[in-house]
Amino acid sequence: MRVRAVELLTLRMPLVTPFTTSFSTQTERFPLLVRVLAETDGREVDGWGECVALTDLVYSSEYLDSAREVLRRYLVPAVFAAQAREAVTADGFAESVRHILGHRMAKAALEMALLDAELRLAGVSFGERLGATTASVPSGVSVGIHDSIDALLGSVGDYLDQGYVRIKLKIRPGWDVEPVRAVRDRFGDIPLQVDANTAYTLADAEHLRLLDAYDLLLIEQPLGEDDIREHALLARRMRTPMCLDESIVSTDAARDAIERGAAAIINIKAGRVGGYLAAVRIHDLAREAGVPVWCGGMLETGLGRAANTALAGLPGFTLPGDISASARFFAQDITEPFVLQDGRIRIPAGPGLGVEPLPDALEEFSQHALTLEA
Ligand SMILES: O=C(O)CCC(=O)N[C@@H](C(=O)O)c1ccccc1
Repeated sequence: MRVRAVELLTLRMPLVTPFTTSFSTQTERFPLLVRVLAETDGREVDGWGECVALTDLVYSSEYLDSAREVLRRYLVPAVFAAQAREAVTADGFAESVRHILGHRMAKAALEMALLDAELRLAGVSFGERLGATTASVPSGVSVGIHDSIDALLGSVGDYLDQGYVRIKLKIRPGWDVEPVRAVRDRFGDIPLQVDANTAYTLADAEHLRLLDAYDLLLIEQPLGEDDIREHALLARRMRTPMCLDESIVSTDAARDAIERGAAAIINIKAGRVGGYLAAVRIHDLAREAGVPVWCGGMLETGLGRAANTALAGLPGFTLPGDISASARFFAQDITEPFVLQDGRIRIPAGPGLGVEPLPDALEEFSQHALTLEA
């Protein structure tokens, strides 16, 4: 496969409702799309990738502008340089950019686009390539921090009515035990978990132990990204299984967290770990260690959502992921919308991602485009 050009597209998409976590309130999403214009034996194809970096430095050390700049200045030129020597492959991409330190989300987006192009040319689906063993995946939903307990219960009730099979509540100091207790009192023993996005410290251990009374599936990333030792200490003091998100930035980090008892469960996000191929390696390693994994979400468009459903179809993904319907975040997605059917989302079966951007939607939401020629 030869890459003729790469386009970096920044979109601006309004969220249907504000989404508040321990670190921010978002009312719109600015997806960064990577479009690889590739050809082989005279057949041309567009491969699509989505970078999950947020616009601000609140979730990780990458952000929208850093990702776009690293793609423009380093990663795309590295692909052009590499293909002067030998054919470019998604499998070889990570190695070919290893010398460019960090910037996993930027790398993941370009690798995803290369993989999509390859698979479309080969007529192979993402699910098939990654090793999905099912045709649809159970759909969990992430519920933000609300202004009141009543408002939260209204949202949770709506999501349960829509068929979501698992509820994840965002928590932070001052909004944790009370909302969990209220949801349990109102809705009984539904599958329920919490996500703190690093908002606590080990000094909060006694308070966090109060959550053990509510039979949660897991508590996600209560402490800092680098706090592997502290998460292991907290895990020994809580009954609720410890799950890591921000800390798991690579296969090595996953192995380290598991061996040190800091992660009984892992949230896998392809963007955070450097791509879908690295995500599969973490899945394999966790499965080997008997550690359940689930697929996290970063408010992706239908492109990222398609790739996430394929990843969540692997056998070690035994817990419902944050793979909700497009309508959970967007009134209009840039692809055909993903819809909830009996609590599940179907894995697109077509070549590559199996979905592609709708031209009108791209037109409507595009903010900025940059084309790099080989
Ligand atoms: O369903 C989704 O796509 C969102 C899932 C979700 O809550 N993601 C969280 C997270 O920390 O995991 C998040 C990511 C990015 C921005 C805000 C929140």
